[in-house]
Amino acid sequence: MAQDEHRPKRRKTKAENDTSIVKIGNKTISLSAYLQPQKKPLEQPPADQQYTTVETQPESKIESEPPKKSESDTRKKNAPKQHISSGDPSLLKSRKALPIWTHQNEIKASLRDDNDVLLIVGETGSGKSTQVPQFLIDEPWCRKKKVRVQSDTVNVGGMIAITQPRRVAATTLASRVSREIGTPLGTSREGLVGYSVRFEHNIPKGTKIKFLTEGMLLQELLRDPNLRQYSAVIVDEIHERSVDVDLIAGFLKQILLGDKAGRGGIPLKVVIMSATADVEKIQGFFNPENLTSSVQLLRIKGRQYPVDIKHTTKPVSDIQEALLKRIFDIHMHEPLPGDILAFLTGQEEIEAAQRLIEEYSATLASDVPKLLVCPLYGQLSIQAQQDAFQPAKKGFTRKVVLATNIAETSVTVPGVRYVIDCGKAKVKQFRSQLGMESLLAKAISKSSAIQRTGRAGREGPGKCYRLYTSETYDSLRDADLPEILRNDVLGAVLTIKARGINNVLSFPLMDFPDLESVEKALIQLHFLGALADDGSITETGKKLALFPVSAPYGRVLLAASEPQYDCLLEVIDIIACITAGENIFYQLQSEEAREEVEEYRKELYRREGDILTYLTTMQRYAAENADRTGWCRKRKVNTRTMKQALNIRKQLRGICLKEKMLAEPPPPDPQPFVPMSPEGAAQLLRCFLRGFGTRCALLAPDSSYVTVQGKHVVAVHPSSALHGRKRESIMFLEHVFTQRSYVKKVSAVQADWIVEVMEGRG
Ligand SMILES: Nc1ncnc2c1ncn2[C@@H]1O[C@H](COP(=O)(O)OP(=O)(O)OP(=O)(O)O)[C@@H](O)[C@H]1O
Repeated sequence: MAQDEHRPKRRKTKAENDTSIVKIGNKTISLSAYLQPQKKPLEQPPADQQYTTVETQPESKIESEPPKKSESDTRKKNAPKQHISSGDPSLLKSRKALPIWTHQNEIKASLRDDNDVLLIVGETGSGKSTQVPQFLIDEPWCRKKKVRVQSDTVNVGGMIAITQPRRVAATTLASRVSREIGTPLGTSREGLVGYSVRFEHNIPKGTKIKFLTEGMLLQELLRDPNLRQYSAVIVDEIHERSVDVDLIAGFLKQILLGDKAGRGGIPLKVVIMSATADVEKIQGFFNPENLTSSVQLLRIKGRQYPVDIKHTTKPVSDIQEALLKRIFDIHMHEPLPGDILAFLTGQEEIEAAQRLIEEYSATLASDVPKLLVCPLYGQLSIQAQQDAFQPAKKGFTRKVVLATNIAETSVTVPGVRYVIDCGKAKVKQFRSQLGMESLLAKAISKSSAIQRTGRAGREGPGKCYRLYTSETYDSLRDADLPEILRNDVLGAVLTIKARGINNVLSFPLMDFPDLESVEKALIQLHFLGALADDGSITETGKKLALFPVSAPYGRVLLAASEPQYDCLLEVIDIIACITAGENIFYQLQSEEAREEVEEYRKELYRREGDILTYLTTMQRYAAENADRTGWCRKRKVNTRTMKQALNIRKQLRGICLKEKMLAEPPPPDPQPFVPMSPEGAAQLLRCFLRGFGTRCALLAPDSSYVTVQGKHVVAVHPSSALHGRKRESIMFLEHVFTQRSYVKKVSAVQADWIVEVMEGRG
């Protein structure tokens, strides 16, 4: 009984539902307005007194420079010819309704002749990401051509690359556009549309439009500095200003201003797109003489469907409570279909909200639709992320997607009519003096708020509930600080150096990071052996830049293939587990659950810490022949992460074979599990020090850990196998500041190993 009071498990009767105060977890919420059983629960709601409507449908009209025309003129003149015969007819109708549709001739004209750069600023949902590549693929300049480059005959062009800040956007857009164009992905080996994201590529034969993450295009740029396979590169969502997109802009500028000899004289067309771009900055950047007229600008107004934006009238003190109220208010009053997309700050907040929503929705009356909660954050595996994009399998169900800002730009979550924006996001900030990242929730920018709003109104009229006042919105800064000014620039400096640019300061960047961060990156790269004493890139550095993992992990892979360490397969297993997405171990909420699972997990834990624990888990998992899912369930190991880890393992093994770091293909699974000896474990940890020697801490007399570099006090994160244990010295793979300065993925090492590696004797 006592348990029932706090944690309602059974479905309540209608009479019980009459209560206006409910307890969800430790929250007490009044739902009096909508908890009464309703005769027609899904009728239109009464006007909500707490919110004010500030925006309705923006009309569809064009503002282009030059020259400006009236909407009707433009529509008539630009009305496209029926040239897409192969596209899916059922989707053609909705494509034609997009505001960008009537501008396709104008977009094409902007890139003909000597015009190579076009900037498109169009509202969210106007059709930029899905339509622009389709408009351009039939252009004469987009054909593949055979040309002479020095004494060789090479192919140049034929494809369009379109970059996305996040893999979820790249994969979902590729899937959508492939259906629109009539060659759906996954149905044939041939097709016009493909995608490439880290550790996952789907490029059918004949691909002409390739969606790819910014990181993937950078990798391609290192292999082919002239981007010969492309006729055009479309840089989408430039306003996000990730480090990678800033680098891409720099490389594209070099190609545009170069002599094109590497492309046999054929120009590369560049299209920059966003709903909220800093137009002057981009025009100024791509135009060396600051003659802004040479970068064509096209503004597209209007989105397909209207979105009502509603702010709270008073500041909200408890975001979680306000979020739950809003979700259940929508659920009880708004008709189906109409899914909800809520933006929260991070994984923890999403998991907490999911628990509360599921707990409470289980108590709803049977005539109220079911609620299906789908989390969506970066650490989830690709497969788990895709679930949020699938319609609910059962009927009479409303989907609630709880997302971080990974769903903020470019994506369309089918079915969503309502967006709830908490107004905050966790922002990564690198403190170069401390060599540490912080991840704290901060107020978003206006640009982010506009993007979040844009996720509604994509398939029908929508509503966006902002859990903050309009005054708060007015006080938000216009855009976020570019990532290059607040993040670790190690990868960026390595990429620039690997591209053969020795003087990093001469590389064209829209914003230049502070010199201290660059210096720190140079020192770190020197420690990794990526830079010689004179600062030039080494062979090791070139290899590190091409690995699909960060430079320290790449360095560990290279070291592991040296005879001195000889542990490459083990290192691949560990890196695969770490980069697969979510933590392989589920965090257990109750003491009871912990006790039950610890019994099974005992065989996985190693006293040396997390690295060896990852290895044991991967090896035991791969050795399991009968029922891997059941094996994971018992140990509360995340099956999806393990599956993804196996996929990454396969790819890393392939790369190492290609690079001749592995002499022969490893034996197939399942192999019998053989625990690593303590001597083998010591060698493995010393190998990791080659990448992470600068991330170590010593046990101080007062039992705290103090970092070797910088002398900062750090605590071992509760998720680590070494939490609460004392070791002489530790190596950590991550250092984050959340509530306090935490180190994660921790292993016990010996102090003299650290000295060895720092002195270059390791
Ligand atoms: N995966 C999808 N499923 C269903 N509809 C989609 C999908 N992707 C796009 N659409 C439809 O195409 C429209 C245009 O989307 P598109 O991504 O091209 O717009 P956009 O201008 O690039 O928007 P944003 O700036 O928000 O990325 C959407 O509003 C939606 O109606």
